[in-house]
Amino acid sequence: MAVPLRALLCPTQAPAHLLLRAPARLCLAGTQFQYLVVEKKGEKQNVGVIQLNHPKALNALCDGLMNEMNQALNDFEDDPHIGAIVITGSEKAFAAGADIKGDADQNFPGMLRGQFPCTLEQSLSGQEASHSSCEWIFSGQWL
Ligand SMILES: C[C@@H](CO)C(=O)SCCNC(=O)CCNC(=O)[C@H](O)C(C)(C)COP(=O)(O)OP(=O)(O)OC[C@H]1O[C@@H](n2cnc3c(N)ncnc32)[C@H](O)[C@@H]1OP(=O)(O)O
Repeated sequence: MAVPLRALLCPTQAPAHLLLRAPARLCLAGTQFQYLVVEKKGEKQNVGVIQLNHPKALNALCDGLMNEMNQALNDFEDDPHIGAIVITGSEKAFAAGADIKGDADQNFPGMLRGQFPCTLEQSLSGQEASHSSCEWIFSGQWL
């Protein structure tokens, strides 16, 4: 099922659980993230779990988080052992949407017009037509 990422980023359109497909590549180990907790889980360590970790702002999608998300997704996609990627939030929130405090070069109307800073979207858009071997699972609830 191909779902535009913009739909995932819009609280009014995004369902709680969505699947996207992406091709597999190689995983870089030992990356430290400020806004994410990234782990491999499962009996076969073949599930990549990305937990949003920006608690002070209810996991708002600031530039730093989005850049790290892009990196983590690319790392998992590059890992031939990863068969699924789960993106999840925290107990209180999946994400409070765009960072309306932190993104100095963004404003709310601009975001709504589709200018959301999204390297992740660029990453996904080139992959929708690719052969897929990896499931993307978004888990959580928008506020
Ligand atoms: C790109 C487009 C797609 O369509 C968008 O994403 S638009 C959506 C943008 N998001 C929002 O407008 C949500 C704004 N946040 C809220 O309305 C509320 O915070 C809430 C989600 C309803 C939760 O309310 P609650 O009372 O439970 O929590 P607080 O309001 O006290 O928030 C705690 C803490 O987080 C900061 N924060 C919340 N949301 C954001 C955000 N989107 N960006 C940056 N920071 C956010 C909030 O300011 C508080 O921080 P503090 O003042 O304590 O330093």
